Amino acid sequence: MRIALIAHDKKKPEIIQFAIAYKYVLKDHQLYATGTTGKRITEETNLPIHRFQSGPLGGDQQIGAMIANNEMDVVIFFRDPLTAQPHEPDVSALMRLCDVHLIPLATNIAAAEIIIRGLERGDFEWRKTINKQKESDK
Ligand SMILES: O=C(CO)COP(=O)(O)O
Repeated sequence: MRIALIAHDKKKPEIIQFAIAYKYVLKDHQLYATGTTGKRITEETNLPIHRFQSGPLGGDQQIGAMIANNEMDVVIFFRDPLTAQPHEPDVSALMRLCDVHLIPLATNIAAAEIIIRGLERGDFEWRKTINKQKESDK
């Protein structure tokens, strides 16, 4: 599965803890992240991560483009609901695209744990069927 990892600044310690705790699951997947989140997670875990721009510079939109192209299977996005973000429209657009394309989206650690355990059990195999279907429709 292709997984996007994103966290706003105040949530970065949480996503790092999450990545350390679930490294044993994440290592078997293709990982993508916005700039600073990806850098911090790689530094702490050594997981290989494809890094996009930092969020405020367009990283959320780059991940959104992957979703629109059916190139992303899961989004884990630890949002900070208590701090205004200069790129709030990009954040909303990314979450909207997850809903448009039925991409599982966790916006906090409680939901992310459910998703990651589902990944571990193979609950997301339905994504592979959809991906195959979409490829053959092209
Ligand atoms: O702002 C972000 C998501 O909206 C995250 O960007 P960084 O990972 O570059 O901090």
